[in-house]
Amino acid sequence: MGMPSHVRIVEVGPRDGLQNEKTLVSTADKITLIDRLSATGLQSIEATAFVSPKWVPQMADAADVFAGITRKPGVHYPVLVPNEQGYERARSVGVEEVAVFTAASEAFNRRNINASIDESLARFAPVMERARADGVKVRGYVSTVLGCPYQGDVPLADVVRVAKALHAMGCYEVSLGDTIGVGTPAKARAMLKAVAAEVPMPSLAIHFHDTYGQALANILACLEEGVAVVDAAVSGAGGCPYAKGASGNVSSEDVVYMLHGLGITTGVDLPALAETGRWLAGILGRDTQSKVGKALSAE
Ligand SMILES: CC(=O)SCCNC(=O)CCNC(=O)[C@H](O)C(C)(C)COP(=O)(O)OP(=O)(O)OC[C@H]1O[C@@H](n2cnc3c(N)ncnc32)[C@H](O)[C@@H]1OP(=O)(O)O
Ligand SMILES: CC(=O)CC(=O)O
Repeated sequence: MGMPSHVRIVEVGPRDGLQNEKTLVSTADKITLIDRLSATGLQSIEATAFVSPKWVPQMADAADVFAGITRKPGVHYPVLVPNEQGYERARSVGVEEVAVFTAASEAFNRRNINASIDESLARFAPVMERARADGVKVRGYVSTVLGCPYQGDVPLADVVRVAKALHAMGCYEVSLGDTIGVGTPAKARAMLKAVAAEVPMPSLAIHFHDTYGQALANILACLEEGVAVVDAAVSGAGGCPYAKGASGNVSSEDVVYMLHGLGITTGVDLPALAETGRWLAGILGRDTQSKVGKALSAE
């Protein structure tokens, strides 16, 4: 499989970006962020997380955020749900796409969602069933695919097993997350190839954090294997509250710049995205973490 000609960016900034920012962003600013992102041509924007507010206070206003955004026709707004309670909260405000999340590492999963891998999959079963009945699309995440902050190395077989299980349960897409950004290109490629031997490539997405500055290189290696969906966060915001030291996601601006430079279309208006990233950085009280965002502002 060669490089794709078009890549769908799944913009995770409003969720993965903001869930671990120390600055508490107001509900109104979150709504503005999502509406600005939908104006850039992005097709998928992960809006928020219906998780326990005790575990992640930054996402406590999930219902108000979702109810407040202006949903643009043709744009998908998935939200994280860890269990049936999250699913119900999400549906009560009209959510039409959810994402379930688990990990390839037992130790990480216990700290992140207070469950073993198999317990988490069992929790998802009723969510999947209700989603099927309601016509709700479900995305799935596997975290710690290239390393775990508690366990260290994560065997490839564990990544493949969990990705396969999510796909078999009915997730239309499985996103492979390097939660702590420790991966390097050859490892990222080998991981993707191992999963793609069991789950069709068109059903896979990649999700890299940039902790060690490897994210773009890892993405390029995976594009060469044919992956065509890339998660990224505007302004490079965020991290994971249960993965100490994890820095933000790769920034959407940097990914879009690289893709366009490779002749791969995204449908995203890069200057508008970069402007939104700088606006968000202002809200967070710091500089944008996107190199492209900075460079474009200097032009
Ligand atoms: C790699 C990544 O970035 S992943 C995303 C970042 N990480 C996260 O978002 C972590 C999310 N984790 C969680 O929300 C939690 O670990 C849970 C809900 C999955 C499990 O937590 P537990 O404490 O075991 O849940 P449990 O089912 O026992 O319920 C405990 C309390 O949480 C509440 N709760 C459970 N699920 C939810 C939910 N989806 N939304 C709101 N409240 C909830 C319950 O009502 C209960 O409240 P009470 O104490 O007032 O009675
Ligand atoms: C759910 C996620 O946000 C994925 C990850 O970073 O591991």
